[in-house]
Amino acid sequence: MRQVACVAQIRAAEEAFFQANPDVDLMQRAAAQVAEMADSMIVPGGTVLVAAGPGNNGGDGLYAASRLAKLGFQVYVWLPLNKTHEAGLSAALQAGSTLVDSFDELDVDLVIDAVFGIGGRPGIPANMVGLADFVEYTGAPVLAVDIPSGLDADSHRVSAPCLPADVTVTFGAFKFCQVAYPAKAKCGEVRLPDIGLKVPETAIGQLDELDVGGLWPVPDHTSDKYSRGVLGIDTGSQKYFGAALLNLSGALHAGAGMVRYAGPVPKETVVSKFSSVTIGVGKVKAWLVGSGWGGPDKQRLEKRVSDDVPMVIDAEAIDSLEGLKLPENSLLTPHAGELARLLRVERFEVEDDPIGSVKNAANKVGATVLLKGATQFVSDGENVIIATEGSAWSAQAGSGDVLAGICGTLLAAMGGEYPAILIGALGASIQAMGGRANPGPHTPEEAAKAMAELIGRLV
Ligand SMILES: NC(=O)C1=CN([C@@H]2O[C@H](COP(=O)(O)OP(=O)(O)OC[C@H]3O[C@@H](n4cnc5c(N)ncnc54)[C@H](OP(=O)(O)O)[C@@H]3O)[C@@H](O)[C@H]2O)[C@@H](O)CC1
Ligand SMILES: [K+]
Repeated sequence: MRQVACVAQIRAAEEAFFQANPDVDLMQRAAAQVAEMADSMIVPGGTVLVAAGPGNNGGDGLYAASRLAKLGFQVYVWLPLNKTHEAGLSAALQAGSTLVDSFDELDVDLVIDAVFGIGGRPGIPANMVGLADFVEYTGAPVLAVDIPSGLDADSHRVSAPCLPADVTVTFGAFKFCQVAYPAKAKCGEVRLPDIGLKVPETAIGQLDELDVGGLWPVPDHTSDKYSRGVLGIDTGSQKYFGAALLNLSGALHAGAGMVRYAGPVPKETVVSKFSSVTIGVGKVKAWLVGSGWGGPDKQRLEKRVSDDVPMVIDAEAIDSLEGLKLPENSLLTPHAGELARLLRVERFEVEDDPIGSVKNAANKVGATVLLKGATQFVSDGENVIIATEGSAWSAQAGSGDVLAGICGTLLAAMGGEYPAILIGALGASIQAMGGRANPGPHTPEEAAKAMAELIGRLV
């Protein structure tokens, strides 16, 4: 799991590191990693422009400039503010870098953005907007030191101009701006080399592809349809057949041992699409409810709650929760609008504070909450796991129904053993990875099939 830390946690870790290692120059370690990455991005002897700010982020960039100049690169240093990191600047100049007061005439192979790091306030000075224009015009790649200047490390918002990067080399732990959209889109590929800075475990993590492969439930020779997990699905309505069929598609392509369909979609319709589905109620390890109900229905929900097995609560079932105690290890799968209704706030408030919102909702309902969207957050009220990044192609009607089906299968297979926070993050991540492995416009059913193939290759 990737650790995500806020600025205060990084600063505390840095402080602890300096106490324990008074003789280690962390900035030199950071600079060495930046220089190594720059070296891998351009041809030998190429031209690098280092934009350096007044603080330690500037220091990292200037010491990297010094290393690159020693390696034979043509290095130019530009200082957008009239303050600088003095020791770093003299090292860069001594090593043969050239100080410039404008970059317009330069033929640059790489720009290193070492203007603001975790000490940055949102936004960049006006002359740096000129650098952003220069980069866009020349197509020169940008390597950001720690975070792209102009972003707020602790926020997913892009509230002011910034300098977007192609690659970001960050230190200690991933920052929130690097894992959640829209800020994430400004960071490019994010690398976290080890400079020895250890950040204690934080309450926010992100699943990576290795975690997904390691966690996915794989059958063995002792498995049968019951041990792999029986999922009950009570979704869909006379008006909304499709949602139930999409749930089934997600559940079956995620590897359900057995699915019982207990909703109002006619048997012929279900079986003509998915002939392995058993129609009617029976013993289940988990329930999936809510998708395509067409409106809240407390009675329908209560009936399934009474089985006391973990549940995936989707769509209109989320609007039917008032006064109900959900079974242990249940998972809600709202989008921002549904979460806003649950919390009785406006949608933009959820979008502004997704972490606070999923946590509040989880505490309010007493269940785990998976907030769907471009970045997917899962919380048990205390911890937050961010799902692996997906493909924008999957932002379409029906994806959420497929996801609910995937989560249902996982809850039936693993709900007795693993917490719903991990199960929700695993479901959202596998769907995302399936989308990335098969980019382009696909129907949600086709995407579910491609995901099944990916699972086979992954485990
Ligand atoms: N911690 C670690 O693990 C390690 C940390 N390391 C590095 O240190 C970096 C943090 O350094 P840092 O604390 O000196 O802050 P930094 O980002 O350089 O900026 C502060 C300066 O910028 C200015 N300023 C800010 N925003 C502005 C704006 N919008 N417009 C104009 N000015 C603005 C601000 O001005 P002031 O607030 O004083 O007015 C101040 O002068 C970190 O990101 C990493 O690269 C590595 O060396 C090793 C491992
Ligand atoms: K930077």
